Amino acid sequence: MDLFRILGTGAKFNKKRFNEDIGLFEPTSTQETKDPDSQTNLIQEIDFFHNSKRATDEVLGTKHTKTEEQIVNFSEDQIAQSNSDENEKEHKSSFIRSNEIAIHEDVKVFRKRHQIRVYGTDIPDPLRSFSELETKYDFQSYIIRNLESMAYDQPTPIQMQVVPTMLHGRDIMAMAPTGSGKTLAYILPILHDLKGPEKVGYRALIISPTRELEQQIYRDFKRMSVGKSYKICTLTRVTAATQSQDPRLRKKFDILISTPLRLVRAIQQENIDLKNVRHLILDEADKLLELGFLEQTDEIFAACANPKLQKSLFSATLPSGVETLANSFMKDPIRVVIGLKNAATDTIKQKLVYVGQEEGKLIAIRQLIQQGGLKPPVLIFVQSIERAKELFHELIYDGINVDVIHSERTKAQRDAVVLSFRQGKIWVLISTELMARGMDFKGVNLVINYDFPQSVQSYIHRIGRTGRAGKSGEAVTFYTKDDAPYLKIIVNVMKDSGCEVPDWMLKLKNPTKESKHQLRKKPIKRKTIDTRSYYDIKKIKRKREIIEASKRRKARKLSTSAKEKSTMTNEKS
Ligand SMILES: Nc1ncnc2c1ncn2[C@@H]1O[C@H](COP(=O)(O)OP(=O)(O)OP(=O)(O)O)[C@@H](O)[C@H]1O
Repeated sequence: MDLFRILGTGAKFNKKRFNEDIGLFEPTSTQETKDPDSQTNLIQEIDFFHNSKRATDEVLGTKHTKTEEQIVNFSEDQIAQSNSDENEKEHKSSFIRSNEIAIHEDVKVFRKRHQIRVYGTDIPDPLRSFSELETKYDFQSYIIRNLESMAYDQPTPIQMQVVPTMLHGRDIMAMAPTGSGKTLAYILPILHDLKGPEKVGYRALIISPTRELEQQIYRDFKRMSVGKSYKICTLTRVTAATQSQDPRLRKKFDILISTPLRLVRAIQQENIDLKNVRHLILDEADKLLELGFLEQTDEIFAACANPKLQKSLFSATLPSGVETLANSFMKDPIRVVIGLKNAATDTIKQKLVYVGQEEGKLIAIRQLIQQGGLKPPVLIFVQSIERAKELFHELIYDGINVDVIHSERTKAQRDAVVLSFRQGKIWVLISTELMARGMDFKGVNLVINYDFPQSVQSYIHRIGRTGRAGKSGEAVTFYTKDDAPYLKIIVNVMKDSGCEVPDWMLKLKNPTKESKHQLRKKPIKRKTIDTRSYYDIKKIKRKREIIEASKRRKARKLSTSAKEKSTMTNEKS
């Protein structure tokens, strides 16, 4: 599959026209239909899945998501009351009809109560409780035991709709807020479908944009598969060498979790066989379908050659361009949206703090410390590795129990930092975008956007490290004069998730598409994070320059004398 070609097609998508329609559609689609004609037209027009007839039926309630067991529970006695065959037939079908309608209404009410919106054809009914996994889907007892041991009483809304959809073998695009249990939503149907270990090679493949998230997903799979000896691995744990040495070894694994780059390398070196993969999951799908990753994702798709491949996309954010792209390589997908699209979780108290100039940020953090507002664990996001290091050096001198994580640290260091933060040994963790997506740290109280995020998606994912699994949390975003033109991006998210926003902020202008694009490509240039005086910094800089110049002089001298020596030797000979 050539995702670049598809992306090119996506670029022609008439967003201007569609955006307006999508805007109209999104907020009203959870409501019951008032004007069937206009809604039919609208649905046909936006037709994400090119099947407007059936999608329309679904929303209008004229077609039912039926399964056999739903429609047969009428009483035979009631039907037998009819004397003639004709009457009986008529009676039976009208009873089935009314029963179907009642069930369908019930499903609609249930979805509405849990803010589940679905789009597509023949959508399976949602799961109402974990006990249905046993009674309706015949799940093996080890999975039920593991759910109990994790103390998961009820499925979350995304799990309610995704689990049955995947169990029915359907491709899926799932959007649900950060911390709402998307990982378990795909782990459950995969484990059930695989039935048990088999020595035929990988049958499920999960792609994650970062190594840290890959390790976390691995851990979640391990937890849910206790009692079954599945071979689950990440490419870090199973080296490419092990894979290539013995073809029999390749066959022993069932589930693979990997980052794109590592996997593509293994595919290119023919160390890995993905022909048996039945389940392909893109976790943080919008990231994996961005330009930086797209080429690799494309190559992975090409390597998963099983005709029965089921594709599933998960994220808290899926911009419409990405949806269009995804839609072109999925087969009759079902789209599930929980709550508002591209919104933040309502359990997070969001705040914007004006700090004037760059220097104001450190002052604000120190004030927070003094006022006892820095309740650990705290995550602080900055826009670059350089700035992560700088802030770390500042905060460590304040005597804070702080550490830093970014891609320049070694794998061992990164693993150690993540573990220490999980265990509460580190109170404040400074990070680049590396920790922004997917990481599930229990009980993060506060997220600080030290540097303004470069996109709305980045904002939603960063702050989503707090307020997870129904817990409350706080997110503070610092902004300077330079960030002000982009403020409305965040104001919109705050408003949509029910946070208080002052009137003047609501009246701000939205940044243009072009300026948002620029910001996404390149962060705002910022002054070094440093509290030393201008004079001190200049002195240090001068000293550094003198040392560098002296080094250069020495190097020059050495090379000249070496040259002279060699000329002399040549002359002698
Ligand atoms: N049914 C459930 N009941 C209670 N807790 C749950 C349930 N399902 C998942 N969780 C917990 O919710 C937390 C968040 O889950 P998860 O990491 O899957 O969120 P997510 O939706 O993938 O978030 P993100 O978008 O940030 O990746 C985890 O700690 C997980 O253990």
